[in-house]
Amino acid sequence: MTQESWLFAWIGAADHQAAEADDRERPGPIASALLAHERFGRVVLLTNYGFERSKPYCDWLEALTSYVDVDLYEIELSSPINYAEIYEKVSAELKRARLPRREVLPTFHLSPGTPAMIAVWILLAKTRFPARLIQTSAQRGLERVDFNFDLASDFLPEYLKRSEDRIERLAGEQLGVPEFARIIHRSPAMRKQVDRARRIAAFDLPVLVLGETGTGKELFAQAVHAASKRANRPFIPVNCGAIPRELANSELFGHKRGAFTGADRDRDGHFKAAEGGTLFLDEIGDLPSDTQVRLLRALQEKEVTPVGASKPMKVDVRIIAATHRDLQADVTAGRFREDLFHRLAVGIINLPALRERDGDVELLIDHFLDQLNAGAGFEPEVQHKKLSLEARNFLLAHPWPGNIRELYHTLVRSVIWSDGDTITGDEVREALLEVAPGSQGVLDRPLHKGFDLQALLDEVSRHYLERAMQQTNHRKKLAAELLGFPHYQTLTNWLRRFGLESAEEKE
Ligand SMILES: Nc1ncnc2c1ncn2[C@@H]1O[C@H](COP(=O)(O)OP(=O)(O)OP(=O)(O)O)[C@@H](O)[C@H]1O
Repeated sequence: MTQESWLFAWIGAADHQAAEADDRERPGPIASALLAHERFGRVVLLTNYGFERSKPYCDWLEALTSYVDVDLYEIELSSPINYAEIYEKVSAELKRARLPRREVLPTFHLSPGTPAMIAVWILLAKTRFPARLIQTSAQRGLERVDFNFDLASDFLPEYLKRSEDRIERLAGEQLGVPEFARIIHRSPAMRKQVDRARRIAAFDLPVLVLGETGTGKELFAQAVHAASKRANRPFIPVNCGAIPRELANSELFGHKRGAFTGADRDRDGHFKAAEGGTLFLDEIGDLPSDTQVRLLRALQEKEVTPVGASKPMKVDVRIIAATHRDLQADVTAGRFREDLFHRLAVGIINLPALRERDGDVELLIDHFLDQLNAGAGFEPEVQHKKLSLEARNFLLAHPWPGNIRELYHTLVRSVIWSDGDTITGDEVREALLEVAPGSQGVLDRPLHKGFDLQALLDEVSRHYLERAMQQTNHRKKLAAELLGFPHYQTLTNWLRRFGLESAEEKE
């Protein structure tokens, strides 16, 4: 992506004098910058409102605006050396210009203006509004001002983190539920959901957690459980999407010996294992319809019947369900029972995607980096890694389709693969590209620690199984032919293995 460069500068006394002298050989700082670098997409000039303007100065300004597109912001300063006021007003203008943003590289011009104005540019460029700094002089023309002082990545996150930890701790202590402190957040959108979860935790009712993959649904479920009166009893997480459909009833409710081929002894299901505690049913939308009926019964009657048993047994289990799917759409399409949906959706927690959480990415980056540094033990090469400003900005600008999980794993890979103690922008970019879907063919994925051949083969199988089923409108005989299987029973086995069976299948 190409970045557009925007110039920001105060109009100072030197520009004023240069305008009055009208000497083309000796242009003022702003004109020098514009002459040396003509590709500024936008020029924003700040002028002190109280500044008295002479006629040549007004002419100069007019000539300048016809030469480049200039936005002139008149700023009311009680004094041109009032640091606090300059800081506040310039920050407001930069915000008004909607900075920082990915496609814009701001350039702050240090030469014009008072020392207070210059100091404020430097502070802002190194903290809230990352920017390039330049200066101009008659002798040396335009120069970039570069020095190794990375306030934003070296000091601020640490400071912010400390205060954030404190707030989290206080909030946790206040309500007696420190479990929620594990949910790192700062955005109002998340605060709302955490507040909801805290309230719901106190009531012994079912909860439905909605959110894209990797948004923290399980983390919320754990926190609700830990803050509930069931905290000392088991928390059993079950991924419904990973259970073969024909085994779903037995997995959840248990079975009796001889109930089906292969059932050579009695087996307790997850309900029994969660007795007195919480059963977390992840990907609830994947449960087959007959299991949905049994689950509804369990919620209504507080009893379950193991497969092959003649009598139901009482259970005392709180259900927290979760899904990344649009469950209401599944209800409308008849894939999910409406009565079960309403039973589960007593307390709904709706987790926003990471890209919708203002300020959270920054906080999570620091949290995970601290965690990784602390876990690095005494291996010097993996100790105390930090991010360069470029790397940090890249992470901040990424949309994170895989949410917190993707951010975490990108950081893990960056820490492992970075050479020095500062992770560069390129290293982060590479760490992200390694998993970006479709970015690499199956034959040229990098081989490294954590590479999983079986997972890659499964990915390929799943992909072609799904395509064949779609292409044949779920007609198994045709799909099996397309895939080169001798008959459709083979396809059935494959679909079962990958949990891809659906109600739409036809012979
Ligand atoms: N706000 C957060 N603060 C700290 N860690 C988080 C946060 N949200 C998620 N995580 C971590 O990110 C990872 C993914 O979270 P989790 O498994 O809860 O997501 P999920 O929504 O249940 O994912 P899926 O839909 O894929 O099952 C976990 O390691 C979790 O601890």
